[in-house]
Amino acid sequence: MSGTLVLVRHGQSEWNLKNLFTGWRDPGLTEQGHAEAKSAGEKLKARGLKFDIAFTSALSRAQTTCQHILDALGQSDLETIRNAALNERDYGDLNGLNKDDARAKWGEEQVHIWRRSYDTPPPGGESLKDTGARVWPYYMHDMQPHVLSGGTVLVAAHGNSLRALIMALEGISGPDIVKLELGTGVPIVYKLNADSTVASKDVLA
Ligand SMILES: O=C(O)[C@H](O)COP(=O)(O)O
Repeated sequence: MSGTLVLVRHGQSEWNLKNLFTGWRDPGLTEQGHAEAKSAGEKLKARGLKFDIAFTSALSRAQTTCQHILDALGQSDLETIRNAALNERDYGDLNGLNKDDARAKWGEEQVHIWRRSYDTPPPGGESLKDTGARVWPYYMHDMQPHVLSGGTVLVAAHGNSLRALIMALEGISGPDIVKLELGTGVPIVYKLNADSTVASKDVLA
């Protein structure tokens, strides 16, 4: 057994609440989103977890979530690395559009393919595969070494950057990744084996 990797999607954002495609846009958390992030921190505290390092994206909803978690753990000043490699997928031309309006315009099935498929990008944006092409090397080079040396690592990021990471961690196929949905502010605690495979997974819903 080696270390622990905790993945958390940010709490509810202003644009999640308004049902808008967000991508690389940078809205803040709603009141509910702040509460979800604080509650994620309390759940991790109840598990007795302490982090050695934290990673988050270049977007404020993930950074604020990360800070709430560290504050709850009494680790407000922990080294925290911000990197755009962990940003949400770029939703391209869909950024800022209402998700129901998009379904009315392009059809339920097409919009679902853009949101959940592995390799079909939304117009002008990134597919999950494209997102993985920046998330996976960043994980391998910057995050995984901390876990494999026995560390406990927090990653506060986004629905699709984390879906891409989970796909690689768990060896999920392109067809199967369509079904994976991540709740806002729900920590997923992985223990990794020394060979980097997953030893255990706990979803703190
Ligand atoms: O960027 C967004 O709109 C959301 O954070 C994630 O959207 P999705 O549920 O369509 O992947």
